[in-house]
Amino acid sequence: MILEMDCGNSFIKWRALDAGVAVGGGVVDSDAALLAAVLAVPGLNITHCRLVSVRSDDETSSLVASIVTTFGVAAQCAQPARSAAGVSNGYEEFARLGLDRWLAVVGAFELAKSACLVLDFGTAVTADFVAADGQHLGGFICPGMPLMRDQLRTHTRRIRYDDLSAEQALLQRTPGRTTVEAVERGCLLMLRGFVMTQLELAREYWGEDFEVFLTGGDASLVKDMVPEARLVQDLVFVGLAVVCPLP
Ligand SMILES: Nc1ncnc2c1ncn2[C@@H]1O[C@H](COP(=O)(O)OP(=O)(O)OP(=O)(O)O)[C@@H](O)[C@H]1O
Ligand SMILES: CC(C)(CO)[C@@H](O)C(=O)NCCC(=O)O
Ligand SMILES: [K+]
Repeated sequence: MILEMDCGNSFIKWRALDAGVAVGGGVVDSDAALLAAVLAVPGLNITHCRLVSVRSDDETSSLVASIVTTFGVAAQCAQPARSAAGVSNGYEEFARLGLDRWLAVVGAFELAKSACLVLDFGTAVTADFVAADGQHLGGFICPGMPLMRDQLRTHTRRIRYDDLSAEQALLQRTPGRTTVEAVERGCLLMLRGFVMTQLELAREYWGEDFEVFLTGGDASLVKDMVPEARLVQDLVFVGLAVVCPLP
């Protein structure tokens, strides 16, 4: 059984695979919750563990230590690389490219073998461009929905609302007639405007000859804009398997 983890800034996404079949998985918000969730997998028998983290080195080491103690296996961490599986990292300093972005790009190119635009809608929203020859051209980073709404709530006195009304406000896109509608729909339009701009840039580069990959918790908010896009929620895990193959 393989334990895989994607440690993002807000959540840890994890899954357990037995002979390639998912036997457990989920989203948790702390190391303790992760260990508890994994321990609850029926017939748990972890033989290998691999992970990617965009957290600090201290946080990542601490999680790796808990895994060794709890499950008695070493955890292999994805490392920065100048190139992997036919993809060349486009950053001036390759180690500065977020490892989740790197793995998503490697995963997308593995699946597409063509030019691709990779869009990730997590805590941050990221766009990455890979040419048909595997050259990563770089990308863009901006705040995701959680950060946009939290900034507005934090830096204004009169914007306050609960999660349930936020969810309901997003069911329509007409101009908001309440604060929650105005803010949620405004942030949604920022997100969708970002997607439109990335698509325009990709078309400038490649015409219609590219694939779009969507991933991350909020990908469903833009999916209708790119019906031909591939929604691959485990894209980072696809890349993780490529760069950390089993021994
Ligand atoms: N308390 C929760 N329990 C389970 N799932 C949650 C919880 N809160 C949010 N989620 C879901 O977890 C997923 C988080 O994925 P997301 O890609 O946004 O990760 P993140 O860690 O916030 O961001 P990133 O990896 O970009 O830093 C989303 O699908 C979200 O809806
Ligand atoms: C942009 C995030 C936060 C997205 O999860 C992550 O990829 C990251 O911390 N990146 C480092 C900065 C960079 O990619 O240039
Ligand atoms: K992510």
